[in-house]
Amino acid sequence: MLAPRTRSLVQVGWDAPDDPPAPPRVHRSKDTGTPSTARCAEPNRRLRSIDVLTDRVIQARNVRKSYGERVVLDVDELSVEKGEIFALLGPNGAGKTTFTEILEGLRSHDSGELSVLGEDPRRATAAWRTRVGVVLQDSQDYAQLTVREILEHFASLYAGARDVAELTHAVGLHEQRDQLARQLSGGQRRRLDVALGLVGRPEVLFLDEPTTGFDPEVRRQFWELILDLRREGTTIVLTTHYLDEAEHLADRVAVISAGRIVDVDTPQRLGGRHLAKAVVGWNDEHGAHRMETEDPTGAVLELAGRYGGDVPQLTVTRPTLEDIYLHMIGDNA
Ligand SMILES: Nc1ncnc2c1ncn2[C@@H]1O[C@H](COP(=O)(O)OP(=O)(O)OP(=O)(O)O)[C@@H](O)[C@H]1O
Repeated sequence: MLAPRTRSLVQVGWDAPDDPPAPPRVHRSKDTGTPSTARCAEPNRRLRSIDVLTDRVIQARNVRKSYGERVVLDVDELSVEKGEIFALLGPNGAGKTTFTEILEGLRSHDSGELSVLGEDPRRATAAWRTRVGVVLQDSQDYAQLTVREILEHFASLYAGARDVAELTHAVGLHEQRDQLARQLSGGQRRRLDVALGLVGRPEVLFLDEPTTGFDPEVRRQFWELILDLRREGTTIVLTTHYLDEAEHLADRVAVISAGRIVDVDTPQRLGGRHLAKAVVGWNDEHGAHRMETEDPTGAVLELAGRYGGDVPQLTVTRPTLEDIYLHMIGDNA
């Protein structure tokens, strides 16, 4: 089996932790005295002091990070509520990874106030780490182990870990459970990464571009899994370059550009999207027509009257999240 301090631990959150998570308690059946596979969730529960104090899972104020003279992150104010799916969008080099790795305790900020599950990630304890799940951008190398062996190993490090069979079903890897990890396809390895992020039943889960390499069907399946996790109360911070993913999953979206948060809102309201005019388009013998309007219904009724019924090749569109996003990041795109 894997040694508990391998590089792979980064996958579930931590690079060479001082104290790996406590091993699970083994219950003995009253009837037979044999160990049962049920895991005790209670030790994790005991650690949740912040839950009773606040529903804010993440709070950041004036969080700054510089490399040399260059400020790469400068977040004035940001909070994420318990059970929220919060998406971070931004162009390459905007500071998304820097920010999420600060939240995960993998990098430290230079100044400002930051609390994740009630603790400053710079001073994260082993107990805090068991409450946080991390899926990094790059897949890890799992050597000569099968999917099930890897998951069982990491499950054994957590009190209250998820059942491995349930997990392989949930991420669509059940058929591959006895396959060596190195024989998985790119998309399947990514699903294994996600399973490893979930195995410890984290209260907050960080997903960095989780669906890269997924085919459309698996992506949809993965979205359902994420929505199920939210229903269970898991808080999810999702970094993605897929605007449709953010639109489908996120309760709120933050756009980050050149290290600063440009806007935070629901996907429907981001950047004043809900106030943007609709575009009514149609084609007739004179060519293509386009009309911007705040009242598309009225415009369509008026056109229907003008054409005496069907408006030829009628379309009504509003700006997509992508339109708004590209407009917001402007020259930083
Ligand atoms: N260790 C480092 N030393 C110096 N500069 C760094 C370091 N890590 C990140 N940066 C710089 O900080 C800025 C933000 O990088 P970051 O990786 O957070 O961006 P990102 O939004 O995650 O980009 P991508 O979408 O490409 O993953 C970039 O300009 C990058 O060059």
